[in-house]
Amino acid sequence: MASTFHEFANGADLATALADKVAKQLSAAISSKGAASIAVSGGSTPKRFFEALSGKDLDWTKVSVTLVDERFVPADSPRSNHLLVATHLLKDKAAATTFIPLYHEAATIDAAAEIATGKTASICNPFDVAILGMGGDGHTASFFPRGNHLAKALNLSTPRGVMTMAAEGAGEERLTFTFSSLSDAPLLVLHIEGQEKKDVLAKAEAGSDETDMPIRAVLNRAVSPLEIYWAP
Ligand SMILES: O=C(O)[C@H](O)[C@@H](O)[C@H](O)[C@H](O)COP(=O)(O)O
Repeated sequence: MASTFHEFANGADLATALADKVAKQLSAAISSKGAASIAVSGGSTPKRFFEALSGKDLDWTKVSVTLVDERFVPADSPRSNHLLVATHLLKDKAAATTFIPLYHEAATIDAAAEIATGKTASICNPFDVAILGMGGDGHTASFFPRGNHLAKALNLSTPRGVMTMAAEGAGEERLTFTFSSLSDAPLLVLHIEGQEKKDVLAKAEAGSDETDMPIRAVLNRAVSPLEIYWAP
């Protein structure tokens, strides 16, 4: 599906614009169906966007927020994406929202993935908004190059839900939504910042091997149009 490249002068302008766009999408979903859902990414890039979104005036009691992916660590770990979202998004007006974590105490990560799948089944069919990031290796969500379950994760026939991923560049084992869970969000956003990430995007766009750069699945096979938000 096609992508649209939105360039901003700086990260602050991008955060304001993206928060406005997302707030409008969530409010429209609430108006049309009484509820809205959004899956956000972790990492460092989204912090300013989260801060801007947290102050948006919408009926957050009707919104469900979850993560696109999570490191398999508890919420008090400095590596936790849940902690990142709790710190920068789940406050101010957005404090009234419902957050559904992916990490769960369980005997195995596979058991945790099953729990997360069950707890998010009602909000990912489709998400109203999905916000993706991208690593310098061309990963997105926890779709890491040569990840142990990458083929299954990127297969649009894989049922929606949360699955596990292990890969050399991932650090901890990961919990990640499948591509099928994210691909058809009516508002599908890739949020990247800095020249290095712009160069990684250009490299991804110039090739087709998704095992090498999994972001290519999103660029080339997403069901929804992709909105790329970039600032230097
Ligand atoms: O758990 C994670 O790390 C994220 O979900 C991951 O997919 C992230 O979006 C990219 O790694 C970019 O991270 P930065 O924004 O820190 O560059």
